[in-house]
Amino acid sequence: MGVLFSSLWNKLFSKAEVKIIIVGLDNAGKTTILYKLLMDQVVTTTPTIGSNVEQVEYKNIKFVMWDIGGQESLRTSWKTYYVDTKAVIMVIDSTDVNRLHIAKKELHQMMESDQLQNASLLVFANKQDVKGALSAAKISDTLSLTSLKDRQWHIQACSALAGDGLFEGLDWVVLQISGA
Ligand SMILES: Nc1nc2c(ncn2[C@@H]2O[C@H](COP(=O)(O)OP(=O)(O)OP(=O)(O)O)[C@@H](O)[C@H]2O)c(=O)[nH]1
Ligand SMILES: [Mg+2]
Repeated sequence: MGVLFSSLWNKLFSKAEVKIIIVGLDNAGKTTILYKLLMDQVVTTTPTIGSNVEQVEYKNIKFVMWDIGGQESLRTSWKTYYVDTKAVIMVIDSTDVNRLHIAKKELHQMMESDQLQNASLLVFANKQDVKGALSAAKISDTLSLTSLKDRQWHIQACSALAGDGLFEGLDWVVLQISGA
């Protein structure tokens, strides 16, 4: 009974950490998004080697966000970050039309991992401020998101540079977490 009560107490009142991983091809805007969410600033970035991790508190939830380097040679290491992940944020450079098929392959491969079976998927269609950027609907089609079975997913158009769409995307993650 005591254990039951304490687990209920924890569920209701403590801020458990919610782990999120941010993945996507190099240059997609992952690091820019992480620091825009954290500090409301556009920071100058260099390509991430390894990862950055930050705690972002939003709507009374303590998110631990892992921003993982997206260069080709680093992608095999993504799986070492999967354990306990509650949500995956896949960032797409909506202007990088020629590499969308690579992003698609990486995404579908990742979603097959046992460790991510219960993770929600938020896709950010980033760089919408750039003229000619593909729409979120077009990116959703190209990535075949509807073919992902038994997966809660959502695509959100955004611009990390302008700050548009980022918290709307995070709101969807919050809904998934609270509904779980
Ligand atoms: N125009 C525009 N540029 C952006 C946006 N988001 C990021 N960028 C730029 O895209 C470039 C790459 O951004 P990063 O955040 O370093 O990309 P990354 O996904 O972390 O890349 P890796 O660490 O190599 O995996 C930088 O020059 C950013 O300023 C955006 O919304 N609009
Ligand atoms: Mg980076």
